Amino acid sequence: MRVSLIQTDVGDAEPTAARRSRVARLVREQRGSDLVVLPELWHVGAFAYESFATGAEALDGPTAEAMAEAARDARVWLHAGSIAELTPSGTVFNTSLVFSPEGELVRTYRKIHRFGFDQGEAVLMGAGTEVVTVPLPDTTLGLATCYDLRFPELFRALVDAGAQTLVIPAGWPERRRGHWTLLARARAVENQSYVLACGTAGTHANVPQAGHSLIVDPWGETVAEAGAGEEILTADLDMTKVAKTREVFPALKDRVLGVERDG
Ligand SMILES: NC(=O)CCC(=O)C(=O)O
Repeated sequence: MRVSLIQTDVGDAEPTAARRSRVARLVREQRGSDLVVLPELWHVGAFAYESFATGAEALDGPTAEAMAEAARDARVWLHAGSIAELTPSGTVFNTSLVFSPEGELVRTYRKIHRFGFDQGEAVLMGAGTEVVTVPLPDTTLGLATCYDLRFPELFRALVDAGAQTLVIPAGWPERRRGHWTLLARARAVENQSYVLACGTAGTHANVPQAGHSLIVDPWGETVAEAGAGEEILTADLDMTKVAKTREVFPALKDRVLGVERDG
């Protein structure tokens, strides 16, 4: 299964409409990949808090529409990263979008753990409540977003729901890059799953982004890692590795806490 992570540059100088067209073109260029992944809030910037309300869009808004067309044109499964989703009630969510190769929006995931403590996303956005997996022909995706990476219990819930490939779009800052790479590999090892961690490049709202998107295999080995700038990370993954890893080293079966057993 060929995957391509588009580590998008998100800078203040580029208007959203221009970035949307540019990213749609990059997605179209990935024809031949099975799955393409974009980062978190790439249309507005994960740290550009004031743009959450002004840039929020409905699920049939211009960003979703452009991504549906790009997925259809490229004939790829597209995890279009997340957008600031404007709901009819006015609440804004940090919502990931997954499109089929026919351009259909097949699944959404509203970020459960909001970042910012007492500011930013934590106060400006609503929290998701649903653990979301997406069955693809070759694997089952488990969806998480950025700060979610710090909460291993979410990933265990995803694995219990059948996830084999954990997809984590992010807008992770450079100053905590060490946590990003460490946690991405940890989530792969402990859940014996592929991890596709797609971050942003560049600087927005005075926050330099980490880049260094990662593809990690179920043994925790880094298959590919991006540098700091805009980059497309492509790898051919052997999806049988998930079952093989879980069989030869059955640690997931040895869980004691939180597992219901007969008798
Ligand atoms: N957008 C985010 O969720 C940022 C998360 C982050 O900076 C961190 O966990 O550290």
